[in-house]
Amino acid sequence: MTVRVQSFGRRFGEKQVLQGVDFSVGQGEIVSLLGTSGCGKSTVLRALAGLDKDYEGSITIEPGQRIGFIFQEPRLLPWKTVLANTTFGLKGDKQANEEKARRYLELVGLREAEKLYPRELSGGMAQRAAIARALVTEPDILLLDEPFSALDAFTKMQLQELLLKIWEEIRTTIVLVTHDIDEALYLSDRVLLLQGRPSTLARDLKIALSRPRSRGSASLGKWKQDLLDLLEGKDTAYDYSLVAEVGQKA
Ligand SMILES: Nc1ncnc2c1ncn2[C@@H]1O[C@H](COP(=O)(O)OP(=O)(O)OP(=O)(O)O)[C@@H](O)[C@H]1O
Repeated sequence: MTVRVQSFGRRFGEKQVLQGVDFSVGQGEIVSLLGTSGCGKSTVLRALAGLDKDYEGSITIEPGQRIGFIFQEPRLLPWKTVLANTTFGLKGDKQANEEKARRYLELVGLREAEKLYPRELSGGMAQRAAIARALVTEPDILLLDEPFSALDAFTKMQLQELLLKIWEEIRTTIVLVTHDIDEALYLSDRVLLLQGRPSTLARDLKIALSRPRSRGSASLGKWKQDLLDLLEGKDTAYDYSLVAEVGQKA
């Protein structure tokens, strides 16, 4: 296991936001943390990134794993070009860094835009640049906090495809925070649903579907209904074995 989270909890003042959360993420897996606003998804991600240490329980990350973080907004430096934003923070030889940055700009479809400044980019392009900036550090684990939620529906789908393309190529481990059920189901190997007050892990759902997936597949629709039922407080005791079987053929 690359990441192991045990008995994880987090309290802010009097408010216990998360409690008793246990999960693991395997090497190269895509795992989504799904839940309604305020359930604590970002809190878990921040702790995984090492940005927050004041949690209960334990987080174990395999030694030597490099972590990359992608936020909801691109957070580019406005006075630097796309290329300079991508190499920003890299140490060592400038030319070698730029060559490396260009490889990742190519991967995210921004090779032609390297001389542009953030104000000259569309929202989707800016987020692509943020993805390149994270990838250039060659992370083993990529943490994404609602990375596509500020984008229009079409751009969002394009970037979801891009994320899968990147994953196919570099097989990095991905933990994605989202409140979008369709996004979680379409992208993930597993969907972890956080729910309750305090939030606990209400589901660890394995999405046994090969890729490329069909966004409209019947299996995804059934899982979506199950997750919606759970979010609405109806536990339907779903027959997962049946869905997995149907899923393989979808
Ligand atoms: N630094 C903080 N101080 C106090 N309360 C906090 C802090 N960080 C988070 N919280 C609270 O913890 C809860 C969970 O926050 P978090 O941002 O993790 O939720 P989320 O599921 O990511 O929500 P969203 O989808 O809206 O981003 C919220 O009630 C929030 O107000």
